Amino acid sequence: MRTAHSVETVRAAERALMAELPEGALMQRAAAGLAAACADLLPRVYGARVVLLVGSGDNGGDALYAGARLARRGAGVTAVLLAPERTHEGGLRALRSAGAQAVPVDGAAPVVARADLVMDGIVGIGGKGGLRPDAARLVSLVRESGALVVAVDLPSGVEADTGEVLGDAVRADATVTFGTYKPGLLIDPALTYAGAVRLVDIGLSLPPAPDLEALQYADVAALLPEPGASSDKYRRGVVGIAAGSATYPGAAVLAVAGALRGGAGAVRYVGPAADEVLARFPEVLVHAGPPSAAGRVQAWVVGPGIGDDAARVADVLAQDVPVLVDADGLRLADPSVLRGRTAPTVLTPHAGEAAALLGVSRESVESGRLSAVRRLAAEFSATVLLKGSTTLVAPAGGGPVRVNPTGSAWLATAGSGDVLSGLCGALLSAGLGGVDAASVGAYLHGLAGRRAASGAPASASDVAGALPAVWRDVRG
Ligand SMILES: NC(=O)C1=CN([C@@H]2O[C@H](COP(=O)(O)OP(=O)(O)OC[C@H]3O[C@@H](n4cnc5c(N)ncnc54)[C@H](OP(=O)(O)O)[C@@H]3O)[C@@H](O)[C@H]2O)[C@@H](O)CC1
Ligand SMILES: [K+]
Repeated sequence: MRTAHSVETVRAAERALMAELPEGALMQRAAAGLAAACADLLPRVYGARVVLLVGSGDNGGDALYAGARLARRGAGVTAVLLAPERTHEGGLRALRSAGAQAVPVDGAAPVVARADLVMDGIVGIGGKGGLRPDAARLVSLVRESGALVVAVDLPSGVEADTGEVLGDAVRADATVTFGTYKPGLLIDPALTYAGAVRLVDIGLSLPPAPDLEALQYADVAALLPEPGASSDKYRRGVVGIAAGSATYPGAAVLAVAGALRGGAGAVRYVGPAADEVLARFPEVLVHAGPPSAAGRVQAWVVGPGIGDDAARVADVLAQDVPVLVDADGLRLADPSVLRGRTAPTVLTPHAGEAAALLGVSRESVESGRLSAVRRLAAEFSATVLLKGSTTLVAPAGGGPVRVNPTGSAWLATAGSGDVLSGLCGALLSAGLGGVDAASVGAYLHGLAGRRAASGAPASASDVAGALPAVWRDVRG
């Protein structure tokens, strides 16, 4: 599991550790890791032209000490000081005694233009609001230069705790972060500014529950349901799909396609697209009448392509088994019924649907995805999967939010969400909890999207078709 902690948590851990260590020791650990990462990125350190962008805080201090280390290895290092009177004193002394020079911000243009590598030490976790004008001007100089950009702790201009980007921010090729990931390094839009992230261990002891976590291959493999020798179809889980309409039969077919690849023992379908479903998947059990009369089901998926059939949604929500609500179902579900359910509920909105549920603009959801997903989970007492290029999953009762690391732009294709809802529903029916079902589903779905596309457009059917291979890869 990859984990991220909030600024407040990092600060507390730093204070505790600093109390035990000699003055400056923590910054030396950070600077050593930073210098080593820069050295790895440069073809050679000796003779390389390195420019440090140095703000007035300790983030600038890290850059100065790391720059001093590179200067001692023969790099030509120049520090651009944003606030010469408030620059980290020890860092500046170390830089000068290593033979490097410092210039004020007015002198930045020619040195940045010739740089091989720019180290961004403008601000780290102490940054507040968008970058100030001087810093923003430096960022545009960096953008125009062809230099490699390494962000110190996080790219300046991104919000560490939320992943928001308020105005200009540094676009880094790599970010060297200290102690733990910061939430912004795992969430878009900030994530897209960070480049490849390298974590430097500085010895912090952090609380076991992070603010954010990302499943890795091995975590997913451990969570995948596996049939035992005594499993019959009921023990493996029966998933019910209440989806599709005369206008949108395809949504039903795609949700069923996802469900069949999700490890359930059987899939029941209820709705007007039974002929289309059976024509594609003869193994599905189809039922006329309301979902509640369909027989034993361990988890339901309701909503994809369901049109205005509020009665089908209400019937599903009244059943005391896990229910995943997607698409039209999110619009049709009665919020008080959602809140009153005792069995797990999973909601899977995209940003527009999330905005409608919260009564805010789509833009505010897009720019503050982490707070939006947490608010939805709290307001509807449900696990919420917020779709996007980094899909987020928030637990109903608060706690770490899971961020999906396998997203792919290829998944932004019609019907791909229907496949995801069926897949997550099947995982719920196989006994996974809401957060595990949603995050494992998103992980597999992302990998399947990449595999199906592998560089060319893929359809939602292709994504569903790639799921078995992805499942085998993860398990293998
Ligand atoms: N603590 C530790 O043990 C360790 C900490 N470490 C390092 O310290 C970093 C945190 O350092 P920090 O707390 O000094 O804050 P930092 O990120 O440098 O920024 C504050 C300065 O920036 C300024 N500023 C603020 N907003 C701004 C904006 N929008 N645009 C422009 N400027 C802005 C603000 O100015 P002011 O508001 O005071 O005028 C203030 O002077 C952390 O990320 C890690 O790199 C590592 O060495 C490991 C050990
Ligand atoms: K920075």
